[in-house]
Amino acid sequence: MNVRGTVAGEVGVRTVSTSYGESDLAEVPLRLESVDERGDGTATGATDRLDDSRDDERDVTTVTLWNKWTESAELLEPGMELLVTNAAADEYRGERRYKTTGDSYVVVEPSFLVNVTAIRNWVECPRLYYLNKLSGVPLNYPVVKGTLVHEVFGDLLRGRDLEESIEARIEERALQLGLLGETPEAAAEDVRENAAAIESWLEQGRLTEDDSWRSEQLLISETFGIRGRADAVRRGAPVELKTGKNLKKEPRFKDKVQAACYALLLEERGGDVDTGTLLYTKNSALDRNEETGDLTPAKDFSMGNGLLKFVVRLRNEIAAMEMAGDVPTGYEGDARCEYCFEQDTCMVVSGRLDQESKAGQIGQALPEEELEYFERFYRAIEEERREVHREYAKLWEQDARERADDDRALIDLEFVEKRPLEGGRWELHTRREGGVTSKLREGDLVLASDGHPVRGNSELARIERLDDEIVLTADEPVEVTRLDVYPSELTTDRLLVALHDVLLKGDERRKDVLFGRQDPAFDRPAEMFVENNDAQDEAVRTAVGARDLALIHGPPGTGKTYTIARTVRAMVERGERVLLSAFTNRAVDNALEAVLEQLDGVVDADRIVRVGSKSGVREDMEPYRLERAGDPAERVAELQNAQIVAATTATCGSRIMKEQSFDAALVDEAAQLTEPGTFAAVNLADRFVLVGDHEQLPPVVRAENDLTESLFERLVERYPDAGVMLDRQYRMNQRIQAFASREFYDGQLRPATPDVAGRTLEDLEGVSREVLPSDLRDSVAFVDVEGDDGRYTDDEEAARIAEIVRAYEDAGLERSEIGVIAPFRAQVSTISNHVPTDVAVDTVDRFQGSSQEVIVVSFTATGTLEGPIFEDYRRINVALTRPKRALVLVGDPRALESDPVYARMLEWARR
Ligand SMILES: Nc1ncnc2c1ncn2[C@@H]1O[C@H](COP(=O)(O)OP(=O)(O)OP(=O)(O)O)[C@@H](O)[C@H]1O
Repeated sequence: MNVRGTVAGEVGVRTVSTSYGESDLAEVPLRLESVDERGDGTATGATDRLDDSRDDERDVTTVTLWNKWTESAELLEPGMELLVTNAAADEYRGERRYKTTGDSYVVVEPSFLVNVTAIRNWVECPRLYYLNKLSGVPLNYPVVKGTLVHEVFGDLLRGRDLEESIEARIEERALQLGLLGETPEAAAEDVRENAAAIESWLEQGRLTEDDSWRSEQLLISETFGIRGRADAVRRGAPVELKTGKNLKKEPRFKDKVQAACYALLLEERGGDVDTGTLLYTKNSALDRNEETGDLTPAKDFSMGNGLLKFVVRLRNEIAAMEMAGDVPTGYEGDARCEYCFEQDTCMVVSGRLDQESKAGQIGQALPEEELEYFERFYRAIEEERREVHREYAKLWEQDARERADDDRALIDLEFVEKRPLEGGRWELHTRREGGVTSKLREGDLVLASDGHPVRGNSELARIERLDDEIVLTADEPVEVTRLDVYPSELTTDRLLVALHDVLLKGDERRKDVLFGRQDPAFDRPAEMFVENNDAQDEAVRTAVGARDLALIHGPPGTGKTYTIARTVRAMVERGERVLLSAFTNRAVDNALEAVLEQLDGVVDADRIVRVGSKSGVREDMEPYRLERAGDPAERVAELQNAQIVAATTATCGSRIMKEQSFDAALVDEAAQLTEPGTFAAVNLADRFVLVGDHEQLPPVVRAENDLTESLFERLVERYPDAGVMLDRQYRMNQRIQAFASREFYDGQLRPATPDVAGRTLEDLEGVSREVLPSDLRDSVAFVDVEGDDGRYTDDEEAARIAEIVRAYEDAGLERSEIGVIAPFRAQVSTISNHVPTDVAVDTVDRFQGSSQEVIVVSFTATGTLEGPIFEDYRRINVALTRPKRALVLVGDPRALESDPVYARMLEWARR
């Protein structure tokens, strides 16, 4: 049976004498959560929860872990989750207890999914694992070559011709190769050398037997808490490719560990894996006269239980360390520092961050405040990572219906067809019922499965088209009936690298300013940049003249984008190279569009480059998008010659962008970025300008910690003189803007011109206000709806909103000019069912940065306000500042009046 629960107290480890001699045991007090009687070593079915009582009311029993599992027991702290598979039960003084058996696995924090490569790094040296996490994988030729060889391997397995595959894969990586100064010919030769061993080995297999292969496969184990992508699976057993040489008979230990992880993952899917294969691509008979040793590329080994258990214990060490937020020292394993390629880096990092390490320290530690900052943010980022892991756990903890209701999955799809693509990949078509919503968007990577994302046949796929018919591309032809959000750790990984880079590689003066040791300096030019708007003009002068940084605070509609574009032009005219960045692709494209308008004729179009994926970049910006495929020299020239490079902050953390440097970085939507998220862009430039509004949406993070405050906000408070607030808005009429101005901007926000102030619906062609019902004629209206008792939905409000939308349509407005904002996704769906599809209905988050002629807000609260409806007031600020000419608030006044801000809002709306 499988026993699972929470550690409820201190764990004692001792040695006892048994009939087999001395044995170690650990007694773990465990608050039981579930006991799965059917437990067969895997968690293929949902386990029975013992009961629904609260954590602290459940029974505590003792689970005894025997022998080597005591090593995992020593990692346990009260509060940690523990799973014991194949446990045996016995009665002791009337109490039911559990213990490990010879077939048991003990898994610490099973919902924390440890990556297979992390386990491989860890067995080499725990410190190496940590260093890799901190500094990321750099752009270097061995890494790129290794990736190419793996891709070609996958292609060969899918039946592609070798030469065709090499040519295609090298062409796809032109930009990376170009940055590394490699020619396609030289790269092809290197890949060919490695691929020859693969091909001849595959040939042998084909001659002797009918192999069943599967190329690269994403595997997740909910029992062992491991995930990874196996290079290949052959007759149910893992095959790992290594682009290196190994002349010993046996595979290297760390390679075996890696294959053993995949064996565990495959066993969970019902396999019985007794061998693993390592394929060393540099072992080839051609070298026979130079080398002695075992030259066969493929080395099989038998997958003993001892190894599998050892691997789980390693995995437990990582999970426990991550949960505790500890930093490994290298003493955990038997690392031999003197042979390690990373010894110098390791010593520098330990020295600078004042960490204990087996390799020792060199250099002086960072100042106290920087060390404190590093620790605080390291912890915060790791907390965020754990939240991502919790998202993974939901893949199996929630059932299909719950995930669909949570917008995390599209289920019950109808598989239509699979079409083979060039290179052995697949295009998969599946259908959903009209109107079903989810968080999934075109361009997203998703888990596409034939029923279950972890237990079924499932693949990572990309959404190419998302209509009622959904089109995906994937490596394998899965008969897709379900799509799940893929919780990516990429963002978290990049935050950590950005944190590392700013502190350990950052410019000293920059750090002096960031840590308050020196004030930012300015050489503001006397020149006038914007004639009709003083604040914008000052903002441009401040940005252009900033020696370190400048902050532009732009409330809604105040011309942030315009100011950014004007600043970029001024910088470019001074001969500077500029990075244009923002949190979302949409904002990057908006800013780029404005820059293009400003720069008409100032810079050649081919010196402006947009870096991003095809699905992320807006269609009209496609001509500027940097193609990654093609000829390395050409591709790299396009990037290097560009005077303006536009990319999201996430892309700024990519290996390609990290190789670039700029005179200045302009970051839009900066108030929505975490501090390390901002550094990803800012690290690439000598000076930076942050543009945003901390009275609108805060950073999007899962955990509640230091990541929720943006660098923009912190710096605005720290250096008010480095900031300029744009105070004239070009969007809302006087009546609409009044409340937001007073409540959120100290009454400083004003309409930019009399035209803006006096905007009405009647200015729009064919619109007549007279046709509207009297309660909607004012440009701000409140519609009183008692509503129903739903917590997250309100049918009555939805029905009333449908009537309101119809009234505006009757008055002559286009549907596309009307937007509806609701606080919860559930209410968004409810309203969507009532109004025509071309009316935009969404949550505030999706509306930030856009505007509409008419906005209707649904408050979805009846009687009392249990919590602030829009979570925090910044959200309501965004909602109220989207419309240009008409705003309708729909809700129950008694609920709204119970909160002072909403009460004032009500008073204003009813006036
Ligand atoms: N100095 C100016 N003179 C004339 N029009 C301007 C000026 N600045 C901005 N505008 C106009 O005001 C409108 C809003 O400007 P912009 O899109 O730059 O605002 P924003 O602050 O980026 O908006 P958001 O709050 O949605 O991010 C645009 O139509 C723009 O052309």
